[in-house]
Amino acid sequence: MLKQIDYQGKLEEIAEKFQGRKTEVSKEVNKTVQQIVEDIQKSGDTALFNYAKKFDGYDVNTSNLLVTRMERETGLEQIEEDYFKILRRTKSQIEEFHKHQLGNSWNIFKENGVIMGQIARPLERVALYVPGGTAAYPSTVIMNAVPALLAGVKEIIMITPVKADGKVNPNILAAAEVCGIETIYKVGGAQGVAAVAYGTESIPKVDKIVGPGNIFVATAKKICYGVVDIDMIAGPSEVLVIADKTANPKYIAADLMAQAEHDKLASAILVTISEKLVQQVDEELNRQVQNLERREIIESSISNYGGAIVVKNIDEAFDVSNQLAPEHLEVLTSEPLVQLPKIKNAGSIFIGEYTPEPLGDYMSGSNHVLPTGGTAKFYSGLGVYNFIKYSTYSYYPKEVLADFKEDVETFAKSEGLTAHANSISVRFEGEEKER
Ligand SMILES: NC(=O)c1ccc[n+]([C@@H]2O[C@H](COP(=O)([O-])OP(=O)(O)OC[C@H]3O[C@@H](n4cnc5c(N)ncnc54)[C@H](O)[C@@H]3O)[C@@H](O)[C@H]2O)c1
Ligand SMILES: N[C@H](CO)Cc1c[nH]c[nH+]1
Ligand SMILES: [Zn+2]
Repeated sequence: MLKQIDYQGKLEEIAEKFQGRKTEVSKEVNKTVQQIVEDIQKSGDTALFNYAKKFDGYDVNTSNLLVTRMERETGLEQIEEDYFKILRRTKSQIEEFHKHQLGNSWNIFKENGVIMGQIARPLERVALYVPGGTAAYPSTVIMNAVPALLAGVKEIIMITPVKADGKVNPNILAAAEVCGIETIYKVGGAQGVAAVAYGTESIPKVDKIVGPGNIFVATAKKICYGVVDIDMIAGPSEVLVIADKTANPKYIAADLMAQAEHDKLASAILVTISEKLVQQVDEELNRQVQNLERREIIESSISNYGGAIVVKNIDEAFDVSNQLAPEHLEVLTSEPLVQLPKIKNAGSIFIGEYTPEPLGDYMSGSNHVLPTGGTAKFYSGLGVYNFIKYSTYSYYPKEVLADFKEDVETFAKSEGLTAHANSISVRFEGEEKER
């Protein structure tokens, strides 16, 4: 299952080796999604309902788009108290971690009387995307909602796709209940993203869309960016494991498959200094996969978008990983903590053999909505900061402005902007003579 990739030490080509086929898929998807977004923009609900029927088999209309209180209560009746306990424990773990991301307002009082600062304000209305295609993700409800709630977002709406029966998975309803999210629209995919980006007759336009999804969702977010803000491109899941000879092949295989089971477009990559380990991991993959339910998806994603790279030394392993900028990076070496500073690009890092990535998917405390496709080079994972915008402010007394008068006027004139210069000089009109 695990093919070996020889990249011949050419770091720049490494992403192409893994992402080449994905890029082809993306081009096709781009066309489809562009059309969906245009249709929603032009025809609103009519297009939205047509696409929900076409892709999800759901006969949606204005009266059953929003989850009702009755639907919520019926769904919640199916949930055991033990499951609620796990959801509440998860929420508190996520809160504890994300609280550290609060507090970005500040001000300075200078001795000359100038006061300046930055005011952090929550966004007004955001949409949380919760995937619901091949699996239901109650964990994603919590990962999306907690930072938005901590930031103080006033209006939080959730969108998630439903199948022909029109029912939102009860576990998703339970996670929403634990987070106090009551507005849930039964739409998803590219059409759901476009609906909240542009607004339709039944769905309000939002300021920002956050949350992960498959390639259609991720592409729609990319296309709608600018009309709304987005958190990042959080597409099909990825894991990269850096392992030395001390790593346990059983754990590596298990962790590669954990991400591979998300999507046929998911990728799972091993980078190691040991050829023998690659073989052992492959044997483990073939053994463990027998007992897993999503075997077909796992085998497909690992064969097509996964693989193993054997490097000369551990530093080279980190170079490869930094080049690929994986969503999740596991470091399974004899000194994983010491090696932390070598990591430049990764959405979330899992250190040592008892911090398996799935712990972070659910309960470690860090967020699982993370950048994919190499975008961890410039995007961060979801956090409170995604729901906050900043306004700067300044107060200058007259005598300090007078001190800057000539410099600002000269600067403005150097840009040919005499009205800018005038805005300063007019405040001192008539005073030149007096001085
Ligand atoms: N990066 C992250 O942070 C992160 C976190 C969790 C999950 N994920 C990813 O989220 C994804 C979840 O995917 P999913 O499919 O289960 O749910 P999803 O909700 O993302 O997508 C399902 C929707 O895709 C649309 N769709 C499916 N096939 C289509 C087609 N041929 N043409 C147009 N639209 C189509 C449908 O509208 C459907 O409702 C996985 O890829 C998983 O790896 C990523
Ligand atoms: N691994 C996913 C992020 O790529 C998150 C997730 C949710 N549930 C299980 N896993
Ligand atoms: Zn996962």
